[in-house]
Amino acid sequence: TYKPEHFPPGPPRIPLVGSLLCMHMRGSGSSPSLLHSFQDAAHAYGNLVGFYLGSFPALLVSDFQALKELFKLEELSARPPIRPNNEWRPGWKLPELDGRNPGIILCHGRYWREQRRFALRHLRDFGFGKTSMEDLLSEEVQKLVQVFRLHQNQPLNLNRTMNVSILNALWSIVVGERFELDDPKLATVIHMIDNMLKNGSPISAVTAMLPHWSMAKWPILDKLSGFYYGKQTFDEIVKLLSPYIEEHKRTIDPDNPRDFTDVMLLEIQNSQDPTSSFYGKTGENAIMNVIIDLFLAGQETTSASLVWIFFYLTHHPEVQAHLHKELDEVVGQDRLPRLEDKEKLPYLSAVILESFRASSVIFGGVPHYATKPIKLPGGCYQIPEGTYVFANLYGIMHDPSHFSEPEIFNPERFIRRDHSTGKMTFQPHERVIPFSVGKRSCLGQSLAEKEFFLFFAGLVQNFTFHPAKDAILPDYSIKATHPKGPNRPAPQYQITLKARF
Ligand code: HEM
Repeated sequence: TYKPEHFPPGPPRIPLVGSLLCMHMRGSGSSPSLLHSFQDAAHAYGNLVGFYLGSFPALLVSDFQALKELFKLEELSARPPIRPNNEWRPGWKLPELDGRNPGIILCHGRYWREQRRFALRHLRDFGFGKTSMEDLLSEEVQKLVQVFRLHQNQPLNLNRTMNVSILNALWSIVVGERFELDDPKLATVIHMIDNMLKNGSPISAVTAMLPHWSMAKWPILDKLSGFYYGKQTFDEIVKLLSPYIEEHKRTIDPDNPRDFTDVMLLEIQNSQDPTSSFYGKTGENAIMNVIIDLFLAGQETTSASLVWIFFYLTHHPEVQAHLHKELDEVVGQDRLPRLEDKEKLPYLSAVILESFRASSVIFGGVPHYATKPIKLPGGCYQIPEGTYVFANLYGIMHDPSHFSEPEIFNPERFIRRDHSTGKMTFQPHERVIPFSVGKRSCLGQSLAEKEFFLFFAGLVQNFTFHPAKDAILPDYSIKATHPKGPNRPAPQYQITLKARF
């Protein structure tokens, strides 16, 4: 029950178990979920909540300014040690990793900085060699429009279709291959990623409760902690990806990189600095881990966000009508929307931002980790070295003092109208932070926003979305979702769509 001096207020700490149980019991949802527990704890204890994740101190930050201040600190840019789950990863024993996780999402220190900078640059450049990423993505949108046309007026589970299409887009950017949308290999990869996110959360509450992390590998405990499932899925992913990387090595043309794998292989070939994470064996090993991270971080997040936006549209036919009018005026019906159209589509931009805000898909961010004791903003509280820090992104984006009626989906909150000319402008809001803030904010943000725009604008230009006949649309408030993992998927719903032309 001991808590360090000046630790922020929060739920009681039970030895070994920590505070999560108390938070779940207080949580307002009918089944335990971290989303509800976080909102309830913020409501009960304030913007800085100190709690215990098993035996580890943890902090929940629900204040935007405090989060901005904290996440720009070097000493809060690390990730928690995730032993033994780092053992899923190929090359986890490399001495320079010192027990940390290779890749990007869960790594820190120099290795992380180098790999992050590289991936950020190449995903932001938005093209490899002669192919623009916009063209790659638009081709995928075109295919999806064709598939949807075949399914008109039939009940459709958007979740599956969207998953497949977004994975295909990411796969072609990273590995340079396209699948037909009904290729069973695509379904297998999606199943693996889904399995990984559901069963193999690398930060396992059960592991955090064990007296020693290595016990999470013991028979029976390995299933409870998720170690078993995570390891199994990782092995399968590595087996699937290895031939692609080998094939790239055999066929690479240094003057014409085809995809992310090629640019990374070239960086590894050209690396002369033995201390670099791109050098030799370390580089060879990094490529597999980085590619896996791009899939884990970029697939489910983007497709779940798209499933949410169509869910909101199905609830709000008046928003669809407004979007159709704007798209018909600016883009017409003879071509798909392009990125350059975006600034002439203020209403569509507002709908996208409102959907990111309302859905808050990564509701608690990805935990950061304090490498030193840190005095918290306001000066009253302090967290010890080794504290896990969670950003309450849902809470910040639903703060009623900045977003009136935050539970209601209302794109008008980001629109300003000039009453004399009737002209509409899009007014973004600094507190809409689905990609988090600071040194570790989402490195795929630029790609995700462009991809999201192209998919959403292309589909909504072509179709109207309705609840499936006789189906009752679930509510979209926080009460309707009880996410089991770190992502907040939309409630299950079935729609029908009709082509507009
Ligand atoms: C709508 C889609 C997406 C959302 C809402 C989202 C959100 C986030 C959030 C909240 C974080 C944690 C930031 C933090 O620790 O403070 C994150 C990290 C990350 N995201 Fe995204 N993301 C999306 C799409 C993507 C895509 C498409 C990619 C790449 C293909 C990507 C790659 C990453 C990576 C590699 C990290 C870890 C960054 C680091 O640890 O330095 N994300 N994302």
